[in-house]
Amino acid sequence: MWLAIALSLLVVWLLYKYYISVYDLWKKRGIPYYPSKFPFGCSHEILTHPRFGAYLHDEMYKKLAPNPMFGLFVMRVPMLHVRDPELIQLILTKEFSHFRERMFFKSSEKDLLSQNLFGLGSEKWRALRVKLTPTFTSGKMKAMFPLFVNCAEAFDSLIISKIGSNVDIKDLVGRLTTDIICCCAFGLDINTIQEPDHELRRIGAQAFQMRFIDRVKILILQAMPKIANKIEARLSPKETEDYIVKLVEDTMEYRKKNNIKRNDFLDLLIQLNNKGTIGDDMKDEIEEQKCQPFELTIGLMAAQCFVFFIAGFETSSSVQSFCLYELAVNQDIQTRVRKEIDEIIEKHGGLTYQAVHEMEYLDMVISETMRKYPTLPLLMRYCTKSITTRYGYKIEAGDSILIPVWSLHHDPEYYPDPEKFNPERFSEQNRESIKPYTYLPFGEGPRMCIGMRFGQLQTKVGLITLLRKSRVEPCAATKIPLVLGPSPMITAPKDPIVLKLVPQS
Ligand code: HEM
Repeated sequence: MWLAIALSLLVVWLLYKYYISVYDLWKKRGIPYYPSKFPFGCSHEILTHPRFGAYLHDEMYKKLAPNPMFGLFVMRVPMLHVRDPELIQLILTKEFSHFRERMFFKSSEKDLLSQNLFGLGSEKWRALRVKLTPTFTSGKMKAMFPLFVNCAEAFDSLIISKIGSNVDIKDLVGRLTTDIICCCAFGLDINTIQEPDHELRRIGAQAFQMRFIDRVKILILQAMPKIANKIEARLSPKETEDYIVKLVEDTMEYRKKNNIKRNDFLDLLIQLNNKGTIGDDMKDEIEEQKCQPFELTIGLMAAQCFVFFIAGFETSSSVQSFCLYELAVNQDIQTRVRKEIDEIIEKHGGLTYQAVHEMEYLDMVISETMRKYPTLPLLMRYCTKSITTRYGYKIEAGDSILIPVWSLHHDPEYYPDPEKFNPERFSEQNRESIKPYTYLPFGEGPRMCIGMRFGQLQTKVGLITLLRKSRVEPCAATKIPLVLGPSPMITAPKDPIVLKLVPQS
């Protein structure tokens, strides 16, 4: 028996030694690093998430300043935290060909919805990105604008019915956002303004809620991608996948049968699907990236629809909610923005595309909201071709990179008095002095947000509609100061933001 115990202990000790054997990697490579402890690496917080995830990275950002980059471990997975704006520019833009991928782990191909533009590896990503980009040109946005206005008119009556009450502001603006994205991207009139319990709203709300089990899954995917593929770890529930695939199939079938053309995102996907393969007309790109043309299956189409819905819904409604919170606690800014909205709408005789573009102060207020509350607090990239930086540090193929957007946006060196909500930072004059690559609410470079114009427009339309009808004020249920929730992926409040809608005189 003693022998069995001794052997077991030896095995445990060997496993432990194997586990921690990687922790001297950064020292060996001569890169400054944040110390690691068994078994979590940089901190137990990457699994337990007791607070907003970006705070941990912000602590490391401050502790390891002024190093342009440093290494850390998430469990056993090495990562490089890059804080120098010039290095960030190199990664996101200048030397993008070394950093085409975002994910350091690959989810199972059987997890259909994870095969979307956000998560795809470089080969399929490039061909799809080129093909889908035309959906979001300013011409397309202008053509879609009447659809935005139709949804906003329905939203108007909802706001009027809520005046005098305390409302969960994200729930409120999320209904308009869901309707706009479903209508403009997929031609679906789901009307969540009147039917708030639509299945798509539940899916949208669930997509960014990370349960403990989801965090464990992601850690397994990170640490043991081969095993994860074998056990087919999935990031989205099978029921959601079935629902979205059926929705896309049914909508395509309906359009075919009734010969409907809407010139929207789904039409573009249908055209690509009819052609069969993607990328066979992109000779240069295909050669440069050595990628093969591929078939656009229903699963791949559903995955793109899913990411457009999720990315469009969550981001815009969260920017609007944070913005309305700041306007509620900064009434002078709210008065000024409303004055601009009223004057410009009067000048144009209604809510037009041109009118929205003339609202400069509204744009400054939204830019400041996205500085203080960037939807993605960290950007990720994955190095596929080694490169030596001007500091002499080598970034090697296989290195995962974290870009600390939250910390850059809250760094007093770039934004003095960073906790102050100050839209003047984004006035025409001041905007020019913002250091490049320290303001990244939509990311940067070829892999930046594809839906930026759409997101900005729906955020503006939502805010304009609400602020024209009502003033937002803090109420007894408003948590001041606002506390951020523990999500590691997105910036979200811990508790719902509750504000009072009062009549606009
Ligand atoms: C205010 C609204 C929005 C914000 C703040 C936002 C933010 C972001 C950010 C930070 C990224 C990562 C960029 C990078 O890694 O460099 C991203 C990527 C992406 N976003 Fe958005 N987004 C918004 C709206 C939208 C909308 C409306 C859509 C779709 C209709 C969308 C679709 C996507 C997609 C597909 C990607 C992945 C792009 C790629 O890898 O090629 N986003 N977004």
